[in-house]
Amino acid sequence: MIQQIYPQVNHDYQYELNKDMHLSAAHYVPHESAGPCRNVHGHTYFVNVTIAGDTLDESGFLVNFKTLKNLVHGQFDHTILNEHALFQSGSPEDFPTTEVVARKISEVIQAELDQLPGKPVCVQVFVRETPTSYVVFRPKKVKSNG
Ligand SMILES: Nc1nc2c(c(=O)[nH]1)N=C([C@H](O)[C@H](O)COP(=O)(O)OP(=O)(O)OP(=O)(O)O)CN2
Ligand SMILES: [Zn+2]
Repeated sequence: MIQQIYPQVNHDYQYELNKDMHLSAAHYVPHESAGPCRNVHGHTYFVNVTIAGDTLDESGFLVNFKTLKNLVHGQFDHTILNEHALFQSGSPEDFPTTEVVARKISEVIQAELDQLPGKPVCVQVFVRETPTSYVVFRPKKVKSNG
């Protein structure tokens, strides 16, 4: 069981859910400035995603916890992150650093949430790469046209 205190995120939604996951994956950072991280190596990543919204679905869910696990653990566990299309553009914005992994997870989840009638939002993704290193990604709020 994963037990950790995560940073809080401010929002005005009534419901907030959090899902913890862990996954084993290999990666490398494809730039000479990354030092030893240029070499393929592995981590057990600990991920926490925070979803918020005001409207529950017919099951009483904001979003099914299992949907979140499938999107993250199901896609990345026991893989080489660099081999995913998400991380292959060659731009530093798409290198599989902790920062980018957190942002990509947020984007993948939000794309799924956008299909749900209640339109929940992913407000925070926490990714711990090592016992001493983690990143928190919070998407900027999308401005509405109304
Ligand atoms: N801003 C970032 N810096 C580093 C990243 C990253 O993704 N974003 N990644 C790495 C390496 O991939 C490495 O896996 C993690 O580095 P580090 O925290 O230095 O790992 P250590 O276990 O050696 O940490 P210590 O606290 O020194 O034991 C590097 N930097
Ligand atoms: Zn690493």
